[in-house]
Amino acid sequence: MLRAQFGNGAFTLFTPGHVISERYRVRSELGEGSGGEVYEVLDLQSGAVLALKIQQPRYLESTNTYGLYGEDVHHEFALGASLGGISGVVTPLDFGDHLGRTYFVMERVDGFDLGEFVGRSQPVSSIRSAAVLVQLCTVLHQVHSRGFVHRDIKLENALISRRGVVTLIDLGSSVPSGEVPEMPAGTFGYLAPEAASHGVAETSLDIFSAGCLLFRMLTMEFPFLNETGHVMARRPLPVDKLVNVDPVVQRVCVAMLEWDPADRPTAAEVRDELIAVLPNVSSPVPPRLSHDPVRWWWEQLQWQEHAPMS
Ligand SMILES: Nc1ncnc2c1ncn2[C@@H]1O[C@H](COP(=O)(O)OP(=O)(O)OP(=O)(O)O)[C@@H](O)[C@H]1O
Repeated sequence: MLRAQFGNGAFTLFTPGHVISERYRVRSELGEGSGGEVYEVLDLQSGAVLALKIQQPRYLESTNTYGLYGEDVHHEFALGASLGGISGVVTPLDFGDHLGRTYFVMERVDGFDLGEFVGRSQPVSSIRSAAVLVQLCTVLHQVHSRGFVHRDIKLENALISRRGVVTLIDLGSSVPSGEVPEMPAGTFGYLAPEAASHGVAETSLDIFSAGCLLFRMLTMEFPFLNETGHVMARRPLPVDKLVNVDPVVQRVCVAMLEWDPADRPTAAEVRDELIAVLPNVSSPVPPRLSHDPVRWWWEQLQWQEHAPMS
């Protein structure tokens, strides 16, 4: 298999200039995860700059696992296409095979993932965290309303543009809600306790994971992660870490992290509670925010762009 090396030292499939399927010219690597490598590409037909996610080679790969990973990429493309039209979910555009690897092409989101965003802000203020969660839960509400559970909500699976607009990516683990998935999914630190029993996938799984994401933004820590990386047993939420957090944001975060899935709010409820925390964009930014980078962001962010929930 073709292997090449980028300037950052990581081994990746392609270097800039490589042309995929005689159509997509690689410009740079955007990121990689367990499922695939993502490149910024130039579409030689349309001239558009897009993102291309391609199945990653793996150690100890067999014909069987090779086929399965290819199916994952196809599943992500198909699901993304069926969720098309949801603002805040990345739109897949094309699907194909190159050098025996399955890939799909999608819109390229300008910005960086929330992991990087949190790394820069350390930790994120209540208002900025609420602004991110309002958008994420607006998208999640629509994904849930269409009958799907994302199953891998985490900082790295949400991109934020320089204007503060949040986009949800990596639909590869999503399954219809109410079904028992064939494969477990999720990321340690964000997994709901009931995920360990591999039962029916419910939308409340995503709420718990989004609660972990919010807790991480606010505190830089995972709420329940133990030393081995597993959520092993019920234990109290370390609420003392949230003392400096806005009381509404704190209450919502605690509710999202309820151990019993039935006690967690829906995505629409989270969104509606947190939107009250945000300054009214039609009024001037309060002077106390003048040195907060959120002001710069806020002035450019049009909340009106986000359709109200039904
Ligand atoms: N449409 C896009 N536009 C810009 N960057 C993207 C896009 N899609 C993915 N990326 C970048 O590539 C990284 C990896 O993408 P993604 O999470 O889809 O891969 P993955 O292999 O499925 O990851 P995981 O380990 O979560 O399974 C993202 O964190 C993001 O930085």
